[in-house]
Amino acid sequence: MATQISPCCSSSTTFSSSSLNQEPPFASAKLFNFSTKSSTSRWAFKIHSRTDPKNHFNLKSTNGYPLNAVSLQDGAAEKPLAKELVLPEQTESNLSVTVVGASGDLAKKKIFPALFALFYEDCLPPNFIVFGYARTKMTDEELREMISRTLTCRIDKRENCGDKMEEFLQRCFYHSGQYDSEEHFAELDEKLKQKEEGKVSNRLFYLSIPPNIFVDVVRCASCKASSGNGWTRVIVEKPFGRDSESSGELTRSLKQYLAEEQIFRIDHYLGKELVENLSVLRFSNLVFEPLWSRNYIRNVQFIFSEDFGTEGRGGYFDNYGIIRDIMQNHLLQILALFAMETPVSLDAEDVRNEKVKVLRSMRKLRLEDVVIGQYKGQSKGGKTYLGYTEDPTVPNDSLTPTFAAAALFIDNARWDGVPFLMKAGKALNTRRAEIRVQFRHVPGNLYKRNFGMDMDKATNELVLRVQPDEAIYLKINNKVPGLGMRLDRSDLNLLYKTRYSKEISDAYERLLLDAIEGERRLFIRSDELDAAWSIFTPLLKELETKKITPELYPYGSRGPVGAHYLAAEYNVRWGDLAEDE
Ligand SMILES: NC(=O)C1=CN([C@@H]2O[C@H](COP(=O)(O)OP(=O)(O)OC[C@H]3O[C@@H](n4cnc5c(N)ncnc54)[C@H](OP(=O)(O)O)[C@@H]3O)[C@@H](O)[C@H]2O)C=CC1
Ligand SMILES: O=C1O[C@H](COP(=O)(O)O)[C@@H](O)[C@H](O)[C@H]1O
Repeated sequence: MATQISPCCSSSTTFSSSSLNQEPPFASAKLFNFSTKSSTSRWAFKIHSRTDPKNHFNLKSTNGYPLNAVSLQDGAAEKPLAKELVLPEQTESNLSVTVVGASGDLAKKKIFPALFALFYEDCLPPNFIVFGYARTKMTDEELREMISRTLTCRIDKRENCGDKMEEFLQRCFYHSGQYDSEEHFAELDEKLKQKEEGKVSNRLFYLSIPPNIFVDVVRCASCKASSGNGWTRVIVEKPFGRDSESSGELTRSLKQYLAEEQIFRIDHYLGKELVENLSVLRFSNLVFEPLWSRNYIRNVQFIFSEDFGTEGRGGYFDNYGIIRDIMQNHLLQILALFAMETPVSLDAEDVRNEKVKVLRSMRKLRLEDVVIGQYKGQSKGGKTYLGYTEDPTVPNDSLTPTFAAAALFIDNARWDGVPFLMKAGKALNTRRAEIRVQFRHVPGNLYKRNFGMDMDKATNELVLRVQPDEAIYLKINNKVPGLGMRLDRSDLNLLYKTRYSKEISDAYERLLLDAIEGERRLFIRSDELDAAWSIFTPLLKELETKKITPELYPYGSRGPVGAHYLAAEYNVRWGDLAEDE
């Protein structure tokens, strides 16, 4: 279907009219041979050489393909490119990352530090620059000063870190402008061109801004600042709308200016090490995959908790609530990866096809499948913790949930009848994110008298602790050494910090590198997004129209008791609340 082009672009646009008539402005980069995954790989192939120690630029695609692999979608067979095919000018390309909203919290906390970490690890090409863009007036020097306060050296990577930091900062520049001003983006384009010095320019825009200005920025950037001869990609931060309708509208608006393949919808949980490992665990260990179904798994739990409230982000949060903030995206994405069928390959489209199938097989949530809560103030150890509605940026009568628990079902042959429970909350007693898989009872267990009446205590449980202290452990029943026959529960435990000395990369590093490489597997496709919203939208609408009051829970507690009753309805106990958790 032909994409409608917005009339926004004036004739001074950098694109040829033929491309404008057929494709969104950013998509015109496709006319050139540098916009695809294979071209990036080609470029990487030239620079990355195992034999030449000087050529240590080291792009690593997260799909596990060799760097010189070519996607089948690009019409070429999946085989290493012959070195002779590398054109000299391709190694002369320039990469710019423009962080839109550079003065903001996410940019300072995550994006600039992740870019520095990639730079430190030599994962970025030689001609690499960063541009900050925001309304705040700043000079290049002031931006560098701001960024330098947030950069850190890894514990295991301190060598030359100071020099590297300085080198990185010298590659950072700033342009102040309005988000809806084509003129200001044209100025940015001029500055980018100066730095690019006529080389092939590959441009990545990171939208680290509130969602109400996403479309303005994409319009202005696409019309005035996209690459004329390389690729242009845009990373879009959540929230992607607040229900099916608004998400669909956002997608349609973005697609006026961008082709789907240029949009990288980020869910940073997909970049977390343990989430990335989920597929490895399943598909490369014979012991797990045969158990991965209703035949052996009794229930699966996805748990997110934070031990702090909405401090500072109440304004944003109140419009969304915990279901939209955590469940509909982070936890649901993990669920889809957990439950999908084996993809044909690790290619982004194959993986995302399987995720969409799972999401489309899920039952829409109803009010009775959910418990919601909201934290109230609490005094503890001489300290007072404010309740959610006491936050000055939150309305006093807000009914927005800061906690939710839900029971979800996948109506397919593999998972029929298995409850997938989710629990997410702010201002709880602990900070953690984990996946818990509770297995069925052993039929006719020979040792059942050793467990007393409570057979649930004897079931195996596999835990993937996403954070903190990344770990994978399996609870098993074991004989206590001695002459008698006493059993206890023990863990087969893979604790990352004792097994691996390398510090774990931040999720944003992995995802930025993938976007630079054009690897889309860890980004959300628009049909995945539609399917995800359709599970949650009816429930969200009902909660709001019926003005359902959340159950209050004290700041720092384990959350509302309603969550236990919900789990009990499905014969489930929350694994994180068990005595031996
Ligand atoms: N912060 C976080 O931890 C996370 C954030 N996100 C998402 O990332 C994006 C950025 O988040 P964050 O950095 O916290 O956002 P901020 O509120 O810090 O906004 C980023 C920048 O956008 C500009 N801005 C803020 N409000 C407005 C407004 N109403 N109109 C126009 N410009 C505005 C400001 O820059 P200036 O005034 O200089 O133009 C600000 O520095 C959001 O979409 C958020 O949902 C996602 C996950 C986590
Ligand atoms: O997307 C979000 O995630 C953070 C939690 O991320 P983490 O990597 O620190 O676990 C959450 O605090 C925030 O509300 C939400 O928008």
